[in-house]
Amino acid sequence: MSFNFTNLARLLIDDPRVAKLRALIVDRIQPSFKKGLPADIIAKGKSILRQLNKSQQRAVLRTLMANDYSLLKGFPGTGKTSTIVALVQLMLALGYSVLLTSYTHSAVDNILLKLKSCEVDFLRLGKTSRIHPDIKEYSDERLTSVFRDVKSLADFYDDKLVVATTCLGTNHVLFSRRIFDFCIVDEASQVLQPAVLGPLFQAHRFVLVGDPQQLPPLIQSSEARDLGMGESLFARLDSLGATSCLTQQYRMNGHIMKLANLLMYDGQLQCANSALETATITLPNYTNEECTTTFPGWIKRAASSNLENSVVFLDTCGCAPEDQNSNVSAKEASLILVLIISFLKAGLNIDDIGVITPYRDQVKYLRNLITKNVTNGSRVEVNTVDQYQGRDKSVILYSCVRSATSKPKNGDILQDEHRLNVAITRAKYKLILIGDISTLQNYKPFKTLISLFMESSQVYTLRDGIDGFHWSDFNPYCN
Ligand SMILES: Nc1ncnc2c1ncn2[C@@H]1O[C@H](COP(=O)(O)OP(=O)(O)OP(=O)(O)O)[C@@H](O)[C@H]1O
Repeated sequence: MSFNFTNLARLLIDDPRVAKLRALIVDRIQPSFKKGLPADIIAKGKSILRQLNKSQQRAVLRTLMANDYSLLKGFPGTGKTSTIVALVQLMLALGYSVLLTSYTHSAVDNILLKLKSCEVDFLRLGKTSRIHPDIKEYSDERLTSVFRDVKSLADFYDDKLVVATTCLGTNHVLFSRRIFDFCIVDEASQVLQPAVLGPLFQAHRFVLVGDPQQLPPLIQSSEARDLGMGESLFARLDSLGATSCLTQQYRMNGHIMKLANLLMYDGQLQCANSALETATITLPNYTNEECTTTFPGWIKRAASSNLENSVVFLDTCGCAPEDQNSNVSAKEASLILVLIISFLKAGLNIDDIGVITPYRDQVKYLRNLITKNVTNGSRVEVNTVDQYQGRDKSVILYSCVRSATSKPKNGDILQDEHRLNVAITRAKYKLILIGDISTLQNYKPFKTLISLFMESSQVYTLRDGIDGFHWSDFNPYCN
């Protein structure tokens, strides 16, 4: 909190660089861009730019032409991370110093892992214990332990062209002596405005990377939310003049992408190639006798690798009533367990399965259930949407939990279309939602989504005695 207050106070300082920042972000003066590209950008960046698609190339070049700032909006799976990596390489080739930041440690390290594989040198600030094991060798705590005098320490901090840390990590002593040519902020649509100021004070130009349609800053206080605290600087500065947009995605097949387009992207999200459009999961044992004879009809349909079954809604039809005050659904959890066991039997790799649920209590319950009943079950990643941002799995199973409540609870997480958007866009080839449709239709984002499932006949009702489904089969897994 004191970091945020300090940043707000710094924004009032009487200094030309801070005055410019104030004009850009408080008065929202439009950013300006150089008219042409310096010839050396193309010459020096040819091999780097070749790895990018056209819109990524345009975004990178526009960032380099910015006099003040630019925004890079990347829909899910459109290669924001890959674009940032290319941008850093190009900035280095042009001799610029770069401050690379993000909201979370994992997002910072995600980029650094890729930079490391491209043999780019950098310095990672922050507690070594919070840093990814493969990045620890770049940690300043480790690297500076050998210095015995102030001069060598100062030289070391001054020399590194790429310095990386979280937004909150920009209170490090290094920042009292350095201003970078560029600052890149990843996950910028998730950062509180006062927190994002920290890195921005430390650079002449900045680029914010994010997607305001994914997770916004997390605000606990409803009063603060109502007063606008949830607006990120990315959302505040997003404009046609400032923003480059990445719309070609490399993650989801066409059916899953269609859901995201309906819910959030208004048809703008596109598959990067036709192979991706029709990609499905591979289940090598699905047609073996062990599966064909033991899988009841409802599992055969839900787990099928047919393209048209890429998105499936399993409607519990109000038969899984739960305590209205609880955020756990034992019945949905047992359905998920049975689906996981079936996918594994059909030959899916355990690391390709992900489970998402909006509620932490359900995460805990599911982890316990899966670890107890599946060999190596701890390898099935079960998490809330927030923990899944930035990553994907071939198959995503989503447990909605709420059931038997006729009216949506005020402020219920299920009303949050951004969270639902992130959840569905984690799936590459198969997405199974499990929930009670009559309850979920009371939540606006679900209502929109369910209409598409219905339109494509991908809602399967789970009723006792139909399609080999019996609730009693799940009793052993429900306490
Ligand atoms: N130009 C490209 N050509 C081929 N593959 C690409 C290209 N750009 C990105 N990819 C691939 O697309 C996938 C998604 O990229 P990345 O993780 O950078 O997306 P993202 O925008 O950060 O996703 P999210 O918003 O969900 O965090 C990766 O497997 C990456 O290798």
